[in-house]
Amino acid sequence: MSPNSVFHRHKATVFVLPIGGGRVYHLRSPVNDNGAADSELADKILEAFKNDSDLPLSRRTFKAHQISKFLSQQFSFNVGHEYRYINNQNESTSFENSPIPVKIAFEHIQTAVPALNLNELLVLGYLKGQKMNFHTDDEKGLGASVISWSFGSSAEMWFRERNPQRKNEFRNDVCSDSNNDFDPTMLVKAPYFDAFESRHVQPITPPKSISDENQKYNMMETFYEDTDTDEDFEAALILQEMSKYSRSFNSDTESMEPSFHTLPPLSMLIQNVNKWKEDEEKQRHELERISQMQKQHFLWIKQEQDRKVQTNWHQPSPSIPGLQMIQPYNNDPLQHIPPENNTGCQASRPPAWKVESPPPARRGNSIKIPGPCKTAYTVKPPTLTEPSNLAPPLPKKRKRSAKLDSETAEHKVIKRVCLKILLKHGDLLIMDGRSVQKHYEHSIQSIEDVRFAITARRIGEP
Ligand SMILES: O=C(O)CCC(=O)C(=O)O
Repeated sequence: MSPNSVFHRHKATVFVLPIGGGRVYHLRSPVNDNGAADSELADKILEAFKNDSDLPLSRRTFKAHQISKFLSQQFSFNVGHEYRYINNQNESTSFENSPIPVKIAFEHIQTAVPALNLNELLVLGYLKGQKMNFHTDDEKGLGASVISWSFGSSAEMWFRERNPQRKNEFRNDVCSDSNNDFDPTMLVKAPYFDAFESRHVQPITPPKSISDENQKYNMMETFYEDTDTDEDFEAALILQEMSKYSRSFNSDTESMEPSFHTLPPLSMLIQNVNKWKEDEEKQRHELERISQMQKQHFLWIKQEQDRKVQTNWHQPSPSIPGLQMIQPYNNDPLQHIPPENNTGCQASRPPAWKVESPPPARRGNSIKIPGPCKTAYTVKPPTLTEPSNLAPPLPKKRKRSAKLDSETAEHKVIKRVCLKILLKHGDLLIMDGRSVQKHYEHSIQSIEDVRFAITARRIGEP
């Protein structure tokens, strides 16, 4: 790295990850004598990002969510080689046509690590609190190193093991981690670094004294914000709903307009932040209201489920308004079952119900109730007290797998959480080694205000 590089005065910490030996380099932006960031170029790029209204930063649909059109929280656009993360949009700007701040940033990253032959940039924008969930950059043909340069708000970056169930499988798999073209050890040991630290990452473990279940769970929540628990799934659904209700800013009429797939580019949001916040606030209230209604609805299903299991089908007495029996069991439907097949479970078999007015057309409007004889029957809920044409239905909740339930919170925490890094304006992060992607996944969240990042990769043959 040339001493003229903007990174040459950065302090560096290298984290050696326990599995696979991959490394994460954190090159911190220099600070001046007053402790303030001394990052002239990063400041300029940040300003340019904030003010450039032509930046095509917008929320994209994930490849994996083509049907639901689930939008990513963060804003992005791609430059150079296509990248799977957003290549379903068939969008990638050429380097020649990329916005000036992006060109400048790329030039500097290239100069710092020319051997990497980077050919792809993902430019990202995050509003306060927005995050990229746990994922790996496991693009086919991805080079050994991924670089990310941060601008604006600080962000927390987390690394955790990819799959605890397959941990042992990976243990003996010592993958070749070295990138022949790039020796990051040289990079961080280079004399222009003010300081160099190296750490072997230890998994974060909860204190041994935790006995209280709730405390354990709180802890798990903190570490596992993105796991597939029901709560997280619900949060994801709410976000999905929000995407549907979000509006985009129409620059011709200067007003926010409802939109489903597109959201305003980040630059417009920044410039019209008050209007947007007001609008989001209204949407949030609306969503809360919808969510309350849906909770009532689920509660009803649950109550009905409990009631059915307890009710003797011989004396059905619908206590829920709106329900009536459609098949009164004047005759015991099981009476013709040969005695050897009649296990005696019929006493708890419920009758079928129907709703006075048809339920709204929504997914999940019926529920299978397992009876004591492992028979499942369908119970329909009543119509919602308020017609919910405002919100599309929530899909059925995903079930927590039995496997996960059987693990203790402690077990999970110890196994999966590994490393947390605070990235500040001007910092550079390098994930070096394919094993970083193979064994770990990472997540990032902007914690203060608007944050931009430029991530750079080599995709395809060098
Ligand atoms: O925002 C960042 O700094 C990192 C983004 C990231 O994780 C990625 O592009 O894979």
